Amino acid sequence: MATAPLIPAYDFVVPPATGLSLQSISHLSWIFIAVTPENYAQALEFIPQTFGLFNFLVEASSLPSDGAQIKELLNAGASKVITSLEQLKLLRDPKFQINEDRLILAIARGKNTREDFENAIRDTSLGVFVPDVADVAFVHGWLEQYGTENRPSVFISFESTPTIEEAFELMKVNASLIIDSKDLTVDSAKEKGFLSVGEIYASGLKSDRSDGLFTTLVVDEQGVALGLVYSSKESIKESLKTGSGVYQSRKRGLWYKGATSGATQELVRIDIDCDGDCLRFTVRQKGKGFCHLETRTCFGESTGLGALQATLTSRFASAPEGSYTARLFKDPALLKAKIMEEAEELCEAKTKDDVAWEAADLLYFAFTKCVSAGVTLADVERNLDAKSLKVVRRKGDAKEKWTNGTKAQTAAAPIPPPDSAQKDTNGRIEMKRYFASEISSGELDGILKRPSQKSSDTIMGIVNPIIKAVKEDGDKALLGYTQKFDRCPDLKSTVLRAPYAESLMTLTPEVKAAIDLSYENILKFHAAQKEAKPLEVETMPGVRCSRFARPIERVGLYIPGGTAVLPSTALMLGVPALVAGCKTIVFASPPRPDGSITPEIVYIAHKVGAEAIVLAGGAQAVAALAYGTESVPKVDKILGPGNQFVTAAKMVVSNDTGATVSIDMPAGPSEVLVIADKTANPAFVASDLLSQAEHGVDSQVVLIAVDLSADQLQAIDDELHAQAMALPRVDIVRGAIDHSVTVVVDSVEKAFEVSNLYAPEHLILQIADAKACVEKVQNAGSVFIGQWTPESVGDYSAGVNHSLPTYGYAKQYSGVNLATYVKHITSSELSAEGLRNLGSAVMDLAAVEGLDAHRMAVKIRLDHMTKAA
Ligand SMILES: NC(=O)c1ccc[n+]([C@@H]2O[C@H](COP(=O)([O-])OP(=O)(O)OC[C@H]3O[C@@H](n4cnc5c(N)ncnc54)[C@H](O)[C@@H]3O)[C@@H](O)[C@H]2O)c1
Ligand SMILES: N[C@H](CO)Cc1c[nH]c[nH+]1
Ligand SMILES: [Zn+2]
Repeated sequence: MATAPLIPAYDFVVPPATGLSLQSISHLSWIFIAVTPENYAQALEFIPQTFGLFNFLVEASSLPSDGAQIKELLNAGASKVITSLEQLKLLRDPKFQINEDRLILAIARGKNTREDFENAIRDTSLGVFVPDVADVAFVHGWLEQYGTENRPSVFISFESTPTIEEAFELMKVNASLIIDSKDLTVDSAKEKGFLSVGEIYASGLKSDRSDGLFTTLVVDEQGVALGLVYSSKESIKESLKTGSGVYQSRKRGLWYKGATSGATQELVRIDIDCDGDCLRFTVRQKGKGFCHLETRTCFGESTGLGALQATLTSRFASAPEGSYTARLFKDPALLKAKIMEEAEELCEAKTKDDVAWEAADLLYFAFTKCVSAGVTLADVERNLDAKSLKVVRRKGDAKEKWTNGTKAQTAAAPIPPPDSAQKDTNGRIEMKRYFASEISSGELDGILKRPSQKSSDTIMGIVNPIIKAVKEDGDKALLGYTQKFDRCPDLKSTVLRAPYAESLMTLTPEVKAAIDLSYENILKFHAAQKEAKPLEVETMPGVRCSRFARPIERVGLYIPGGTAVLPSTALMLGVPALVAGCKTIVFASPPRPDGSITPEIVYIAHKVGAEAIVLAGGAQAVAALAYGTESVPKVDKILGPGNQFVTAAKMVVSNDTGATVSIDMPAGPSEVLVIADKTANPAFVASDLLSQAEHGVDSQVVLIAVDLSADQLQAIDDELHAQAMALPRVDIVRGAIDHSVTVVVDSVEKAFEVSNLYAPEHLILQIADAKACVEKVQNAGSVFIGQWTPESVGDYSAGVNHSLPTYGYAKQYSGVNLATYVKHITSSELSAEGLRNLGSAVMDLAAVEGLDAHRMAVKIRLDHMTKAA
């Protein structure tokens, strides 16, 4: 796989505010990411999420040397991984089955000798990575022995921005230059401190033509040649800048393809050939086609699978009523039957002609399915590419139902649980399915495990220094972290104080009305939780005990704002604080990149009387609320959900006696468990599952299917996929569904047993007589009863609170409610008679404990009474 002359280094944890966008980087084919033990988990999410956009060059030399994490990175889709010499030695063990050309050796001069490196590289396809430009000469010297033909590929990383001249000089060693994406623009080479991508890219190419142009092959996403053109430094720059096909006409200069004909091209990526003298532009061709003769390619109309996809896509948009294809699109059962039928016929075909015939039929129906699900040929190919990068292959055995000699099962027959190692990843969004009757309770525990979180060591390693810095440096540290993590470099202030300007809470009438209505319902439900009067009990004559509530005076309410801004959480936390009578209410929420806070949150802060909004998120916001800063008021209790950093920080500060602050509960990634029986509407079930899956890739959803047939299970799966594909957050949903499961059980009793074991944050009952079944609920944050109660009503407007315990903590925690904002104080009041009745018991127990002052406090009074009598 040829690499590019220029590879942008990209910070996937805190994307840089300046320089190349992710989209522009994708045009260059390659991206460099540095993975460390701290960001490893995020890298494992980032790579699959953006797979297909890039080839990943992953620097992993600081990961543990046992090789396990490097293998996971390769499995996730990393094209090449940079390792230390120690890691490399281990990874060469055949048990890892890793191709040498996917590994690159990091040169660390001073740590290993030149002989070590030479021995490691000798006669292999290993590349070398030079992390320090100062070492280029050293490496160049010993690489010379390989001659130019067999020399390993060299990757040079720049700590600081090189000048264009320096970069050109290094190109002479034919290296790929790795340059921080924030130092690159597609625009001007003159801009101070910034380098132009086109300049550098083109200087890494050689032209074999006398006019200095580069021969350029233009292809579609399937690699079908559309035509041949020429590129220059200038046209490459323009193409990257505009994200479209721009070439160099030998007669007319710069040629913006389609500028006059309308047949424009969206640039997908630019690749370079093996010896660096020819380019390949992959584009999405618009309009009639590439050729001036109005055909799709300069070699005529395209054929094969690309043409089939084009035809099916246009039929899907407007198939003639009554046509066979239209019927197929409308009737999933017919399409499924045809796919099964053609697969069987292909298996039975004997002659070459028959095999070709049946395979073509199967592909036709398979693509009909793809097109109806919005899946393109490029998606399928991307999937194949991802699978080809896996180091660990599937065992390859077929499922039992296909190996016992029987024909395809009928729809009504039970479906065996899919083996997770064989899960279908062909673009379909589908939960894994298990049958409770076929697994042990130990296996069930494993299946219902929440997606793994980052190890607490990793999180604490990030969170503790943040807390310490905010505790010690106050606003300065708070501001610094917000600028860094929330990408608002120009933020000047840490707090927004009441009264809030009208201009900061301008809302549409609809949104304002929705907030007002939800506010009223939440207020009503939480006000009803108020204790009417103190509890008073006379435990024995003359001994009166009472308990009364007082609001916690100062509360800090955290409103998440990472993957989605959640004004509804501001309502859920703010309204009960108001009802409870907390004197000081402080909101905290990550600001938007321009430093502002979502107007809905400001409006809610105004409605509940919050005196300030801290413009910060994550551990730094929690620390500021716990200890206070020059501008942030210290609070007595911190409430609110958040990601792992927020939750960990809440735990840390609540354990610090120096902070004297308490917290509500561990409320992490949203989750839902739906119990559905034959009466449930598959579309409703799927919609409820998706409503929580869209929160984040770390969310999990569980379906407990009570005695559903294969058809009913299929109907839910089909709905889930179809509804998911139409969601804007489909990528997040895909991540969440990847670790979500259906468990099929025989009875409602078993369903509740599983649900109580899981202790879900939200429990939805879509079963006959749902209300009567509520008594079976032992562990859950909040229950949603019957088919007309989607979970989202609780998230926003019904009146119940949505800040709830996750991760199984519903076994011991309640969700936020009025009691979360109050503390109870008890009092005792004894009459003389009361003390006479109680005194001897107190004195006897004090004597047992050897605490004489306790005993005397009673005795002195009783003696006094005796004397006075
Ligand atoms: N259980 C509930 O009741 C409930 C209710 C609402 C939301 N939620 C959950 O709350 C969570 C909200 O998470 P979110 O991430 O969207 O928002 P968030 O506000 O909790 O986190 C964003 C903050 O995380 C910090 N951060 C991000 N990456 C970091 C890094 N690498 N190092 C240090 N700090 C970093 C930043 O400071 C950023 O401001 C979701 O999981 C959602 O499901 C739960
Ligand atoms: N379902 C989340 C609680 O787990 C809360 C929420 C806010 N907005 C939408 N949903
Ligand atoms: Zn929600």
